[in-house]
Amino acid sequence: MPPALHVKICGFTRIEDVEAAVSAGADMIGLNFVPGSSRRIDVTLARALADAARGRVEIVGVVADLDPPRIEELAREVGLDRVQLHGDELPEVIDTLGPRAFKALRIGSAEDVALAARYGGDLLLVDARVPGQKGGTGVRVDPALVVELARARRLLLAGGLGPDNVAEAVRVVRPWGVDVASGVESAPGVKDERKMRAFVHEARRAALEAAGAADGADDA
Ligand SMILES: O=C(O)c1ccccc1N[C@@H]1O[C@H](COP(=O)(O)O)[C@@H](O)[C@H]1O
Repeated sequence: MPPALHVKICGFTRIEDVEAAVSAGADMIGLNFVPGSSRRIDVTLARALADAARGRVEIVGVVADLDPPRIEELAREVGLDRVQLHGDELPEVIDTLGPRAFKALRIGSAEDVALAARYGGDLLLVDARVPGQKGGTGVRVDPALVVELARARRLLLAGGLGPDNVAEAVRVVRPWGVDVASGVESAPGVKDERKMRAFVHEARRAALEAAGAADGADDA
């Protein structure tokens, strides 16, 4: 049976943090290749981190505005299972790359949500829109904007989540999965094992409770 909720933890720079994320129960780890990000790593380190995680969790490469051939090359070099397009990529890029790619939409308004219909792919990630920044901001998405979208698509909810607020976000939005970068760190790119464990625990607990509540309502 698939897990009640998929958990992605993003922005690793250290092998020990990857090990801790796997043992905390994450389903996906994100490796960041976005210029300017404090979590950006080079291909050599990415390969070492991916090698440590392969077969135990899915390995996601986070990129922004790279050409599809370069994304495919990066995926091969590192051994990525999926790529997260976190820039201003057009819908055609997903079509070119196929089901391993998914778009990260920055959401600040209903107009941003409407763009989702243009993007195919197996998954869709929503993050907060923060002017001048691509992601990893620690800013939350307004749940009311994405509740409907979570009914229609496999939605990976990101943006400002952490151990203290992920349960409420899961209860309200009921996403396919949740994603966190800054909310489980002690410093940019340095993960905190206790925060990762608490995040996974709180997220899954809320998803199980929400599923139980929905079953109860069906039985009534
Ligand atoms: O984490 C980053 O530094 C980053 C930089 C550029 C694009 C995406 C980035 N990370 C993604 O941002 C979201 C939310 O992060 P946070 O939890 O609010 O810190 C998440 O999807 C990361 O994959």
